[in-house]
Amino acid sequence: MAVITDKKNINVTTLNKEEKQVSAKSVVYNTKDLNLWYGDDHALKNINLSIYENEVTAIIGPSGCGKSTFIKTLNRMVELIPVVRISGDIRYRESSILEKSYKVEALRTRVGMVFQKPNPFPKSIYDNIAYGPKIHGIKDKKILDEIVERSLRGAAIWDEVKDRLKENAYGLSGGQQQRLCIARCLAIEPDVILMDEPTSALDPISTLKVEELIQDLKKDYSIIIVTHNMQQAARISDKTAFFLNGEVVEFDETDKIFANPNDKRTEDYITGRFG
Ligand SMILES: Nc1ncnc2c1ncn2[C@@H]1O[C@H](COP(=O)(O)OP(=O)(O)OP(=O)(O)O)[C@@H](O)[C@H]1O
Repeated sequence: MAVITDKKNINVTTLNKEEKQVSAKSVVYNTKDLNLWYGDDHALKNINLSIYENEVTAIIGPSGCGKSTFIKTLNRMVELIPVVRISGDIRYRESSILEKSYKVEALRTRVGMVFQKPNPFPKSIYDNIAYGPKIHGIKDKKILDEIVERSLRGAAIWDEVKDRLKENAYGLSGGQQQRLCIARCLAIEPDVILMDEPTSALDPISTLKVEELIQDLKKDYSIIIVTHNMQQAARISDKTAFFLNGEVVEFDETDKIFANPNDKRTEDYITGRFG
């Protein structure tokens, strides 16, 4: 970075190319003093995190530290649990999504979610993908065909299923079903994709395919992934947040977290000393 003086004799800062790329990234989500309780159980404690556009953000930490709870607050799914109480603020693209007036349906069309276990509908491969767009009022068969093909291509599964679109999705392998679920997510053209341990039920080859897909998807989407797999976080994410007992211990560039963490607890976790 260089500091130069402009015509009015005011110091202005010029950014080098790499800094410009960083500064140009928009914040998609910003949480401020986010707290969540399940009854008396304080599951999230003062979470202050920013999630950036076109990045993969990994959430890591030992079992029960609040990873899934955190990502389920981002689409307000966690509220479906009656005992949940939340305080603080979550901003999604400038809107405070915890406000009563915020339309959660609108959020769900912008934020897709992929779960640990692939959960296709008991329908044909085609109908799995067309389902969301149809609910949003698209009836034209030609447009639906286009969406189905584009989404399946986007999830790198088109070539494997293009000749069996009418077959039941349950006939696909686990890894194919997971990519189908990612395609189903893409069909609604989301802005953000939340992934809760999306490869933990998959074999190593399917895991690799999904990891490659995630890397590819970040060109167009912002991805937040919960993972127990440290190598996976190191391989595919740009930023990593380390959660412990409902708190964020450290949040930084993934390279920094894995090579030179600031906090001893992060180091102990990533080197396998606990968790
Ligand atoms: N539906 C629920 N009702 C009550 N408590 C819950 C519920 N879901 C989670 N919790 C509690 O909240 C805390 C955080 O759980 P959460 O599932 O978010 O952790 P996690 O880090 O995702 O764990 P894991 O890695 O095992 O999936 C835990 O103490 C858990 O028992």
